[in-house]
Amino acid sequence: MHDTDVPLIEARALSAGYGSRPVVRDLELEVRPGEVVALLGPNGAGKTTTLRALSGGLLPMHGEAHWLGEPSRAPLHRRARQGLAYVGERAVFTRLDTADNLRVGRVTTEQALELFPELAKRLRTGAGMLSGGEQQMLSLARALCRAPRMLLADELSLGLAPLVVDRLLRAVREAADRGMGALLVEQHVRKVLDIADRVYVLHRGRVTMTGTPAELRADLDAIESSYLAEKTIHATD
Ligand SMILES: Nc1ncnc2c1ncn2[C@@H]1O[C@H](COP(=O)(O)OP(=O)(O)OP(=O)(O)O)[C@@H](O)[C@H]1O
Repeated sequence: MHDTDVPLIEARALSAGYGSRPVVRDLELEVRPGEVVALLGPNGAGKTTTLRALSGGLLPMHGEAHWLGEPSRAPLHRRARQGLAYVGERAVFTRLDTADNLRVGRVTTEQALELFPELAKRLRTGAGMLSGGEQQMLSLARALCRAPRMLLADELSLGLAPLVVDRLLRAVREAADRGMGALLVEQHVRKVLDIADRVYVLHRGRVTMTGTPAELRADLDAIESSYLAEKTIHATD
């Protein structure tokens, strides 16, 4: 069992943004060990800004971002040493091959291939030559094989084929079942609802809905039509 009493990450009345302009306001959000939490919302709602503020990449303007139960202003690299992993879109070194990307990430090829055997044929391929899905498997292998306490992932599956999306999300779910917490910004709404424990919907910088996937499914059409772009709806069908 995991110690689920203490959230790994929390936003408490958190406002954050750029210059003097807050982009997200009064956020109340938390992720506990073993939980997969989805952060949904339309383009420009402030999802990436939320991840940055929770990772130490952006300091709060008001309120607090907690890490491991304490208010923290520590930068991402320090939190990374304490078990925070942040995966953005295509977070690979394109000039290095797959094996060297793993080595730089201090992950053995054995660990990575256990997670994603698909990469076996690609170890000596330059990461810039991998498909989008393979690049994201590599990014996720680098993050998950170091057994982080908490994963923040921004659009892990942007533009990828449905089967690859399933594959990536399943790997996150399995890591959470072993105790990791995960906060996922995802465009594949229906797919992420299949693996998430809880969901927050962000609209114009504020949380407008929160609940379990079962609770939100009844409102899914409303969420999609009022918050999400048409292309998102059809991409997940
Ligand atoms: N570095 C920055 N400097 C100034 N404004 C920014 C910066 N990054 C983002 N913004 C602004 O903050 C707002 C929210 O952006 P953010 O990327 O957090 O939204 P998002 O929900 O992740 O959107 P998307 O789904 O399109 O990635 C947008 O209006 C954007 O223009």
